[in-house]
Amino acid sequence: MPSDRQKKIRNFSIIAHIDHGKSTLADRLIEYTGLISQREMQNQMLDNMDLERERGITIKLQTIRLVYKAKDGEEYYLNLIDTPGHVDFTYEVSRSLAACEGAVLIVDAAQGIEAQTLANVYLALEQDLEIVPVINKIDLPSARPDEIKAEIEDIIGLDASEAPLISAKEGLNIEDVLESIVKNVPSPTGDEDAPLKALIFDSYYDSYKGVIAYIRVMEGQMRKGMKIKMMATNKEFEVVEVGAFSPGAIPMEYLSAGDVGYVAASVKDVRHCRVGDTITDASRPTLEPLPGYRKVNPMVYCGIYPAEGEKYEDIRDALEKLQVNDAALVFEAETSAALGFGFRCGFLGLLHMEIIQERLEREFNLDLITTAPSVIYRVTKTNGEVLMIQNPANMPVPQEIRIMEEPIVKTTIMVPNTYVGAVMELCQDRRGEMKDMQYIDDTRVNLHYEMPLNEVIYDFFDALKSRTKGYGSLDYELIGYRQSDLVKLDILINSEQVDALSFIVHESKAYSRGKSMCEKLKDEIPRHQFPIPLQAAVGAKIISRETIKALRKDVLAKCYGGDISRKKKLLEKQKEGKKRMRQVGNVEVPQKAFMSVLKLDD
Ligand SMILES: Nc1nc2c(ncn2[C@@H]2O[C@H](COP(=O)(O)OP(=O)(O)OP(=O)(O)O)[C@@H](O)[C@H]2O)c(=O)[nH]1
Repeated sequence: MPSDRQKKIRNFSIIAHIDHGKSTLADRLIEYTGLISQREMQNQMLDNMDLERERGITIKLQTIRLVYKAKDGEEYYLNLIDTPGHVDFTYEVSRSLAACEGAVLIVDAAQGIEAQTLANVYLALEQDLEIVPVINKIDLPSARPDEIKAEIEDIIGLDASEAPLISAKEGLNIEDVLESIVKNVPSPTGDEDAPLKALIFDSYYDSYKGVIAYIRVMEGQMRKGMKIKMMATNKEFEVVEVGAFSPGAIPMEYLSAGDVGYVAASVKDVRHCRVGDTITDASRPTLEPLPGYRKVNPMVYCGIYPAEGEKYEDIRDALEKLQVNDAALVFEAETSAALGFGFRCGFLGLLHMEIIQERLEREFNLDLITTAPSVIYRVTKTNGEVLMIQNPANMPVPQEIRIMEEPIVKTTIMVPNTYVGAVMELCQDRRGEMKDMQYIDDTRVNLHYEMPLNEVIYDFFDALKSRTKGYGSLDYELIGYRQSDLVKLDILINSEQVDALSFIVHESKAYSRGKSMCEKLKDEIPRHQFPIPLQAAVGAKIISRETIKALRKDVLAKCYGGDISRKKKLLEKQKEGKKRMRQVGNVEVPQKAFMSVLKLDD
């Protein structure tokens, strides 16, 4: 039973398909409960990373405490824990849900239920959360609230008869959402006098205070000054500060069972404060830690190298910091003949990879070169040895390979039926095998395909969106490995093989991929004083070739007779340019050539 104090608390997340209005609703809730005025409010408080704002998606979770005076006259503390909405981040959604008792499910009144709506609902049900449906965007002329209500009832099996009909954008009926949370989300329970048991569900690194952990206290109390122990690492720390975000950090004396907030304990080494770990009282420890999260395994790997060699340690430092609150990010040192010292990093998917790259570049000011993304292949050698290959450079020579297998995912694709043909064509092109097709209603279809992961990770999601005018939605999960005709494609520049550009592809695509990489390199590498052959090869066989013609590049030619300072400037510029080059044999390859040939979409 909840205590009187706990009766006033509601811990909830908002779940939705991407773009259905989660951040907009969060903003309206913040505004309505009067935390900040509209003018003060930077658009979309909760998505506070620059990158998120630019891409318009939520990546890292944030939490915020709202104080709401309900119609019953009581004041409630509503702890809103944000969740990301993209298919790559299912894992983080389940993390934040573990800190809640309920979830507000937003469904777009025009779009209806989509693949990620369902995926998120399943995650919430797995955690036994109470789901509170809300229908958003009723201001749109194409809104069909009654049909969407029926859809929620038919497809998810939730009673939606009393679901608030809102427009988050226009601030319509926001109070109904708050009332529905107070009424339907259960209060937290948990013995406030028991030994401390708190779940770390997120964290970040603050250069003054060290690691700041976002916690949900399950039992007992977390007090300023007390000695705490991290149960996974057995490390002990003294609590310097506890509090809640509202929206800025508000220090408090203690957090008690049922509360959501933060703790700072001068943890300088990020590895001592892992997301998913349980914090307990060092002098009166609890016996059992809380169940951690479902372990996630990275599915996509790539090499990350400093553009300037000496920045290697900086990258390690930055990756370690990002890893504190991103358990899905893994990395280890590796070396490349073309790129020098760097790291092989593992990610959940391509978006996750891009986001980490951008964060390294922007937040840590690093200049990077990344190699082609790869999934993990399973190779059985003729001598019986089994290898898991995540770096194409480590692939054995063809004569030593008995079986090559690749990861296969089960995809769920939801589309309006007018686009079924286009989507089927796309899936076939990506070596998909159709398993099942269900009509959800008269207008929408659910397609199930089994597809090689390496066909899904690159640009499948973008291709799906463009073929369905944005209406198609996607979810996928790994189902296992399957034998496949895969080959390693090598790129040779002036007869030198460039390890950073090697690729594993399906045999049927080797030719077209090799050809397009050679063509792109031809555009990117400047002419030298000698001709440069560019070749794509599978084993010893050359499958495509381009040549960059020889040219003498004389930058001073343009300024005959001219002023000396201008000449100097040009020479300086050329020197600058040289720094951004990589030496492959006697050819200088611009850094950006590595990036652009790896972009497959165009
Ligand atoms: N017409 C209309 N548009 C809305 C409404 N709510 C949100 N939008 C718009 O829908 C788009 C997506 O809204 P967001 O709040 O960013 O969506 P989200 O679900 O948070 O997306 P992620 O953070 O990427 O998961 C934005 O362009 C909003 O302006 C609404 O009630 N009516």
